[in-house]
Order: sequence, then structure tokens, then C-alpha cells
Amino acid sequence: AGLALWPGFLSAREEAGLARELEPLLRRQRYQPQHWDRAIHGYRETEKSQWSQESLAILQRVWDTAFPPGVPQLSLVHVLDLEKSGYIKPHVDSVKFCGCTIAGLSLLSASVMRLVSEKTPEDWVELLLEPRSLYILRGPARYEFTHEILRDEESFFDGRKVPRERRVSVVCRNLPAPPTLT
Ligand SMILES: O=C(O)CCC(=O)C(=O)O
Ligand SMILES: [Fe+2]
Repeated sequence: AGLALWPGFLSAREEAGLARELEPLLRRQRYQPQHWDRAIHGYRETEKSQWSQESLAILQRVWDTAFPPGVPQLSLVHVLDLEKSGYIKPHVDSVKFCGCTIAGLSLLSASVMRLVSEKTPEDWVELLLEPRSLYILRGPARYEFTHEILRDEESFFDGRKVPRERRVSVVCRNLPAPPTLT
């Protein structure tokens, strides 16, 4: 529940266009081995607010597909670049900073995302995130399951190896609802 995956959400042309636009921004940085309080290893990242016309049209499609109408989006889009050996450990995105929906486009390399129930860890599911796919986490998948991106050594889907190469993701989130008074 609360989980959706669109293989081929982007055309090959759209993927190439996004990658071309992001490359110079990402290139400015070195890969970080890990962040002291974060789940991500072997990454570099940026937050982007200015987009080309073509990319804006893609993001609009992501927003129309993933977010309920009228939900305030974060104007900054999160761009995460994982090197071949990079990975993301299990975590739940901060409820303080992110709202009900997380929508991610995957570029360049396939990877496996695993979701595990925090309450009942035997309850889990894996998604094959192919390049050009869009995934959406909402509801229980967003709040009650951790998500992670498997490292190359553990990157299997349905018993098949999914070799990890460099992967870039473009992740859209909305704002959390304002706190309610109690
Ligand atoms: O790269 C992705 O698709 C997910 C990134 C993620 O989980 C995060 O930044 O919190
Ligand atoms: Fe996350």
C-alpha cells in the first residue's frame, strides 16, 4: 500500500536531457564516503530550483502523477548521485522536513530498493528501479517502512544480479502538513 512504480516513465531522450543538465552541477563535487548522521554512502548531491523548459515539463508530469492536487511541493528538487560502490542504508525520511509523498526518478543505472516494515520486519518488498522509472512512496510505504538502495554486492532482484553502476536520482517531495495544536 502506498507504493507505485512506473517503468519507462521517462523516454531515453528525456533521461539523457536530465542527465546532461545535472552533470555539470554534480561534477563540481567529490563523492562523499559517508555523512555522519545520514544513511547515504558514496554520494554527491545537490538541490536544484532552476530547470530548463524540458526538465520542468518532466517535473510537472512527476508532480501531476505523484502528488494530490493543491499539495504544496518543495521548490527545491533533490538530486542524488550514487557512485558504483555507493548505497543507502535503511531509513525513513524525516517527518519534520518532508511530507506525505516521495517521488523518485532513476537515471543511468538500475538498482534495487528494499522496503522493510518497522513494526514487522518480516514484512518487506523490493523494487527494481530501472533507469527511466518513477517510484512513489506514500502512506505506509513512506511512514511505516524503511527504504534503502542495496549496495552492489547485495544487489539482487528475484534471484538475478542487478549490477550497480553510477546512479543518479531526482527526488521530489512535498512539505509536511503544518503541526496541529494539541
Ligand atoms: O535515491 C533515491 O531514490 C532515494 C534517496 C533517499 O532515500 C533519500 O534521499 O532520502
Ligand atoms: Fe529516503
